[in-house]
Amino acid sequence: MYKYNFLLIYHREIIIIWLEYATFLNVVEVILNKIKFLEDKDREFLLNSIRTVEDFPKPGISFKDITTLLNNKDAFELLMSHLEEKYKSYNLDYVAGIDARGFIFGAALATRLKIGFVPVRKKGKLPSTTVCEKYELEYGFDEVEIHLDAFSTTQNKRVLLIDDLVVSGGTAFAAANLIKKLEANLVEACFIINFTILPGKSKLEQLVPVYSVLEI
Ligand SMILES: O=P(O)(O)OC[C@H]1O[C@H](OP(=O)(O)OP(=O)(O)O)[C@H](O)[C@@H]1O
Ligand SMILES: Nc1ncnc2[nH]cnc12
Repeated sequence: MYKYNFLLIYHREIIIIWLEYATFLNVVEVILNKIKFLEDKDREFLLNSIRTVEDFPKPGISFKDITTLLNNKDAFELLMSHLEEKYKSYNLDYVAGIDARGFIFGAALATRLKIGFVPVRKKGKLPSTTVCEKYELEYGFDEVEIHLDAFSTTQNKRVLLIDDLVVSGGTAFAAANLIKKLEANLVEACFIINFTILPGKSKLEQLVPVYSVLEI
């Protein structure tokens, strides 16, 4: 009986400490969930941080300019924390980013996940032996290539492909084919923006699971 006397004396303090601890745990849980699953207002915030420039680079093109997201530190941090939370359990070996805007998000994510980054470059930029794939753009044609030894010598390395946006899906389709040619395990393709007006995402889904943060 004597040894439980402190419970009687300090019961108010104990209840207060317990309530504060429960509130703290609740706050931590809310923060973690917020990072993992973007709320509508976060998506809205990210969408609003991207500038639209009409008729660039050609008349009729509604250009989504992600530089305004990048120079907004809160938007960039929100996006990268979300991607880190999502992909940290995927057990990835590499993030492969598509030239040029995919390099920004891909390299930032790779360092957060503490894994390697592989550039999928436009033709003629990589110095060592490459494999190459041609594709059609929303406005023209291009070719991408990747170093033959990009994913080290062992097969089945777990790779995430990333780019800023998927429109026709041509660029990402070519990049995905390159990664598969190198016998790596392409786990998912990730885009910051999916243009829902074109079937690029669903075309790509025939090849690999696709995740897009924002739908336009
Ligand atoms: O789904 P798609 O129709 O293939 O289009 C999407 C691609 O187009 C853009 O790159 P772009 O070729 O304009 O090159 P850049 O990043 O060097 O500007 C964008 O960054 C994607 O890579
Ligand atoms: N509409 C668009 N905005 C930004 N980048 C693009 N690449 C291809 N189409 C694009």
